[in-house]
Amino acid sequence: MSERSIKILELEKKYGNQAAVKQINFEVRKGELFGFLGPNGAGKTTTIKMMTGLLEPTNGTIEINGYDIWKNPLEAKKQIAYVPDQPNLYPKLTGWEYLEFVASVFQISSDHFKERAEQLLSIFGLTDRANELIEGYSHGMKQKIAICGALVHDPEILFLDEPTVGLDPKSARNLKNLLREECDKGMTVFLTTHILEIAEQMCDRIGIISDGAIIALGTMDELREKDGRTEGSLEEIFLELTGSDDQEAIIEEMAKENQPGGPS
Ligand SMILES: Nc1ncnc2c1ncn2[C@@H]1O[C@H](COP(=O)(O)OP(=O)(O)OP(=O)(O)O)[C@@H](O)[C@H]1O
Repeated sequence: MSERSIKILELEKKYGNQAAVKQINFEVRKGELFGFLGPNGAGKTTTIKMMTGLLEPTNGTIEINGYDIWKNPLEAKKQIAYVPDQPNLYPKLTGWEYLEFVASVFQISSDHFKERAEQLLSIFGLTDRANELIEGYSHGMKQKIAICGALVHDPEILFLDEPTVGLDPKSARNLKNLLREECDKGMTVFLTTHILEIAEQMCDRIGIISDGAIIALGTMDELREKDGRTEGSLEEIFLELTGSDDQEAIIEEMAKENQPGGPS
């Protein structure tokens, strides 16, 4: 079995009496692109925040490359980068200055920084905007510069919360290709998404959380097997496992809206 990057053991988070995450267990291997899915309020953000050291678990442990994120936070945090769904950036820095700032925190050599920063800015179409203040960036541009900042120091493990929200189709495709390449070179990626097609196309393994508990974990083939199928899309499996009749109704409504003559 290949090297382990992340190990989650009996992880639990309670808000007051309410358990948002209920004693979950799973592992992510080095170089794996792992997708974490679940309905609204299932516990995805709570889990990712505990994994990145931003939210203290009520119980359980999280090991990042063998370091406990709560007992050995400095070593563990050197291994990771995290892009939340609403990135917190420095509005008075330019995009380039922000990347320089990240590189200085992680003590990246200036030659390596320049090459990597230029490459990332070009992938996301930000080269011509790199000298403008971040406060003037659109939502999607902010998302993209945050992703560039996460990748500029080549983390061992990258956490992304809803990374494609706000990205145009070309940027989303470039991100998908880039993450696949980085994983093939050994980076581990843990991402949450509501876009099931993205998870299906990109991820090596998928974990589905519902009401705080992991209800499915595996490759697409393993998820189909669990659901008693030989074929079928992740959307079908997800809706069946999570019992999300509401989502089926939403999809039907959206399909109607996109038909000629449908509601505008
Ligand atoms: N600070 C908080 N205080 C109390 N309850 C919280 C808090 N943060 C989250 N919760 C609750 O914990 C549960 C899990 O929330 P979480 O944000 O982790 O879900 P999620 O899967 O990321 O949802 P979404 O897909 O809607 O972003 C929800 O019931 C939510 O209301």
